[in-house]
Amino acid sequence: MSNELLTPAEMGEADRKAIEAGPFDGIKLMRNAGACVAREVLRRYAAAERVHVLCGPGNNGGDGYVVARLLAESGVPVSLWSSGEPRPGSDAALAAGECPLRPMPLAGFLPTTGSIIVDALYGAGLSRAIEGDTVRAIELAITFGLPVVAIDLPSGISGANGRVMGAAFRAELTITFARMKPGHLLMPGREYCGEMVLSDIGISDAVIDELQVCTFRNCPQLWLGEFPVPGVDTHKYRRGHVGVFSGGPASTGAGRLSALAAARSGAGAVTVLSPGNALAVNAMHLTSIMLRKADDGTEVEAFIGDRRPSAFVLGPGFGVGDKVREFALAVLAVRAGVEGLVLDADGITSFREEPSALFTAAAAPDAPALVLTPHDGEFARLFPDLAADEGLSKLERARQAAARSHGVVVAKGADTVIAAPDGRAAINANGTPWLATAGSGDVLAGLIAGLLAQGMPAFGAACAAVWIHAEAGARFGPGLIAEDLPLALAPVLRELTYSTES
Ligand SMILES: NC(=O)C1=CN([C@@H]2O[C@H](COP(=O)(O)OP(=O)(O)OC[C@H]3O[C@@H](n4cnc5c(N)ncnc54)[C@H](O)[C@@H]3O)[C@@H](O)[C@H]2O)[C@@H](O)CC1
Ligand SMILES: Nc1ncnc2c1ncn2[C@@H]1O[C@H](COP(=O)(O)OP(=O)(O)O)[C@@H](O)[C@H]1O
Ligand SMILES: [K+]
Repeated sequence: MSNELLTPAEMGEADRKAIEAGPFDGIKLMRNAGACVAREVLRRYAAAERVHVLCGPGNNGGDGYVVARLLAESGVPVSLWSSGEPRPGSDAALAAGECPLRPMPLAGFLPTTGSIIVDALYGAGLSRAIEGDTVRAIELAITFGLPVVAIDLPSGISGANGRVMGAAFRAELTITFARMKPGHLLMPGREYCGEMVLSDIGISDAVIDELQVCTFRNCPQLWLGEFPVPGVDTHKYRRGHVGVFSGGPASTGAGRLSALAAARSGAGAVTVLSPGNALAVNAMHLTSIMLRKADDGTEVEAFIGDRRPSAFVLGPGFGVGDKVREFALAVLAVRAGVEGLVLDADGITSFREEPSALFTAAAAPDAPALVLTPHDGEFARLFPDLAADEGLSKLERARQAAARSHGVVVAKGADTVIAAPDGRAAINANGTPWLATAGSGDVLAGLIAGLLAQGMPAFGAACAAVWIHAEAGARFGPGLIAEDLPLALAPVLRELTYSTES
């Protein structure tokens, strides 16, 4: 796999292990890294009148000295600026020694229009907020409107959590090595990185495997092996049956959006479970999706006994209150046949006073899998202490929430994080702001339930649904409303299904 995400500490460990294992020692890895960057600069910025290479005191600066040398050897006018001498004997000092250009102090940095900047000040080793000459250089890049190519990370962005430490370059292009870091995908880091290029510098997959990383970039590679594809001899009852709880007569649309998405995902049957007083309005809007009255726990249990549903969605448009808790706990108490419960929106908010009741039910042996899909506001209602802890990244928050709740947590937003109770986590990055429209989360909840109903394990189902939902939204683009999404899922599902056959 190449979709593992390495923290800066893990990346340092990978560098060390790779150097130990050979064939490349530190300076050779650095030359490889610099060569990748120089190649991209030559290919993309052939018209640049001058390249300003800004080098820091660590190995990120070392990469910069390699780039400066290679560009100069290719005949590109290069100006070299340094914020501090490399430590004597370090790989960066060797790289600086091999570079024929003498660096000027960063304090005197003055770019010219028509030039570009290669940012080799700080990468994985950023340890505190940047200040002084680096901040000035960032301001000058903005004033002159110069394209910035960042090596590994834009200086000022934390590789661990994507935060801006003091200030940061806004790169047009960021070239990183071996594996991406969480800070490349978590906001606002992702925005500061611009286009991302992942380069192979000779660190083998075996070295990465040794680290036993459990954080991933969310992409089909992560879950395609579990993706449900119907066999030729299947029938609708084998393709899973999703129950979606509807809200009252004035708020039935959200549940129907979930139901439609569950059906599009390939579930063989979908039933909307409606309060008696909303049956008529639901009936007016449903065709292939079934409808059944469910006003209390007994009716829910009767539905489970009669129709053997394999997954549920509870929350969209449902209203906050006791009934959510009753229904959620009834579903989580089933011991066979129900694969999972997706708790969204009001379903999450209803447990704000007593989250432990939910978490205990989810922890019981053989309980259906719980998938929670909070946006930031809902997350803070269920996990107020984690939300308030500014020391935690979104990744760490979601991971701790999953461990505490015994459920898969889908912490939504531009950088949706999916975390499992066993510690695995994935960060999603193929979304689009066009998804920020009412009802789009209801579609996501239905899609997760549809995949769960077809037997996909909960973490994979949640990751797959988030990616497919984002992909469908991004392809649709401007004009998207939630009603468009269930149908927009179809081409994405089609491509994924065909790709499992090749
Ligand atoms: N041999 C290797 O280990 C390789 C390292 N690589 C490069 O090495 C980088 C990591 O190198 P390092 O661990 O040396 O880290 P960096 O070069 O990112 O930064 C560390 C240096 O910057 C200083 N520093 C950190 N934050 C600062 C701040 N806010 N203000 C002022 N100074 C600050 C530190 O004291 C240290 O001197 C990667 O990002 C990558 O570019 C690549 O060349 C691949 C091979
Ligand atoms: N800026 C964004 N970029 C990508 N995806 C986004 C963005 N804003 C929202 N989304 C996605 O849109 C969906 C919105 O869900 P939610 O907030 O629950 O809305 P609703 O309750 O109206 O359905 C989530 O899947 C979320 O990740
Ligand atoms: K950098």
